[in-house]
Amino acid sequence: MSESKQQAQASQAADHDLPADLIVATAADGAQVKVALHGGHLCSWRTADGAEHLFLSALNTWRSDAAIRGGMPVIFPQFAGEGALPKHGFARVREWTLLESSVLADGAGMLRLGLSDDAETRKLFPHAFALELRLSFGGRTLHAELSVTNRGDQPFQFTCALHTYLQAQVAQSAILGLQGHQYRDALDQRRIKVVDEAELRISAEIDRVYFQVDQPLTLQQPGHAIVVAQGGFADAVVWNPWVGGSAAIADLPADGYQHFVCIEAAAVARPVALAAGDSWLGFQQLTVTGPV
Ligand SMILES: O=P(O)(O)OC[C@H]1O[C@H](O)[C@H](O)[C@@H](O)[C@@H]1O
Repeated sequence: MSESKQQAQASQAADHDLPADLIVATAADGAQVKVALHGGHLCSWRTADGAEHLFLSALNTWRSDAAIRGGMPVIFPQFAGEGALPKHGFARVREWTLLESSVLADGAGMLRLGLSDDAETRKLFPHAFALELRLSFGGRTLHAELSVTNRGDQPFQFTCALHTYLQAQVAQSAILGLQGHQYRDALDQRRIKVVDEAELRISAEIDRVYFQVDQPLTLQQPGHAIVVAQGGFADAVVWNPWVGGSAAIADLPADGYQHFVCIEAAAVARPVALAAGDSWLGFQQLTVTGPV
């Protein structure tokens, strides 16, 4: 184990560890998000009662060439190693622009962030595109919407995800709602399997793409649950690196795997094809239920 891993006092980044330049937006009821322009990355989501629901690693380097570990990485235009681009594409390491920060008529907070192609992105992905991430939040709900517009004159294809790290006591958590779904198991030669259990409990490394997830999933935890709904994105990815993966990932504390599960809204199995001038939109919505 590296020295920095041994020295990490806690898996979860404390507020005072966060960079000073994060954008903080607050809803009328006190619900709050913190966002980095690096990656257009949601780093923190607190419901109106002050409870944090996203995991953010205490070992983030916050370097401009590194993706932020935790929160909600935006994956575009390639999920994982599904093509020739760097793993998970480039949106998570580019500098996004803040387009709008406001409080809506119903008191919800709202942020819009954008990313467009430039000379660097065109070297990897030779297309004109505009991404917009729209976050709205209030009470116990966060709605994250990703739109992709083809601004060129040729069609292009992409895979993408909102790679959400949900804070969880993994040993005492279960994911409900996957029964009957087919999935592709990245840890077993990408074999296609079918879920037959009503509850998924995580007790080992897991890396699966579940296909055609059109009903909400529920991450059940002691005392509360998070309902994860999605639209536009056809697939949902469940990932937890467990002991071996946490040890191998430099910016994740050794016990990191005990504190989060990624439930990702993703378009992976079938790349999205966008004609010139067209737009695609997908969302993930998180709602906390039960006492926190
Ligand atoms: O370590 P990263 O590049 O952020 O990727 C983290 C993980 O993302 C997704 O969940 C993939 O399905 C995993 O295969 C991958 O390991």
